[in-house]
Amino acid sequence: MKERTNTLKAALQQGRPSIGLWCSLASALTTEIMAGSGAGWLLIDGEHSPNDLRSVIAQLQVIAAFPCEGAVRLPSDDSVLIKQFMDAGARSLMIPNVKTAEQARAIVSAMSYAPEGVRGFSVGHRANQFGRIADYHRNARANQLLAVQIECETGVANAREIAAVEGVDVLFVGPGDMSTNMNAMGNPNAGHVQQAIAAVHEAAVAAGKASGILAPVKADADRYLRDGFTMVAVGADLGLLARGSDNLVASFSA
Ligand SMILES: O=C(O)C(=O)C[C@H](O)[C@@H](O)CO
Repeated sequence: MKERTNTLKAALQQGRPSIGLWCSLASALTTEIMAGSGAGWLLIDGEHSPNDLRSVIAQLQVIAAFPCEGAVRLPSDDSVLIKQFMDAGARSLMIPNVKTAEQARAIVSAMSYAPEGVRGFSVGHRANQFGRIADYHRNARANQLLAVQIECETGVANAREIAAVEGVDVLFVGPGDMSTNMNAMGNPNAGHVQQAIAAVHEAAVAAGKASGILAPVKADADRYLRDGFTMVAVGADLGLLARGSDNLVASFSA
């Protein structure tokens, strides 16, 4: 058996944009609904959502039925979590709040087997189809994707060094944390925040890497895509369901 090609990584390496959706409901059912949307990738959020290993596995399983890459955001850069979630089949990782190149190198090391890194070895797990993918351990890095989140001014200042780290594929802006950390909570379109976001994109491009962002407002997403961001999440299950139900009920109110 061969590992399925990471089509998200292939698209980003070729400079092609890929539209994604955020999955925050920790539900295999709602994630399965989102996977059928035609999105190129889904982000299973383990930072701000009640996801755990089992709920992430269930969501990766349903996504596998679609031409869509399941990316997983871990709650931190903890190497033990990276090992556990990668063994569970999470091969496209998003790590929040990355501030330095040293931190990025440690994350890449945690994703890599020796001699390149320190990922713990297990002969069989969901990631290698329980031992059925021949040479998984030797070839695993080829299909892995690492999106590091730049979410504060320190990360912006170090963005070029972070982007240059081998193994980092995407600089992904967290607009909510970025604006909050820049004293513009709830306003990622503030001028100084937009300058910081542009600097992150420029740092990624300078290193030949991709840039990404979550932009649930269409006008913002269109602008970022025009500006050259290629890993762009354009909505979230939580927002679609909450706002959609609110607006539907309100439409019948007297
Ligand atoms: O900082 C951000 O914005 C993100 O990283 C995305 C949010 O965490 C996501 O949960 C949507 O609110």
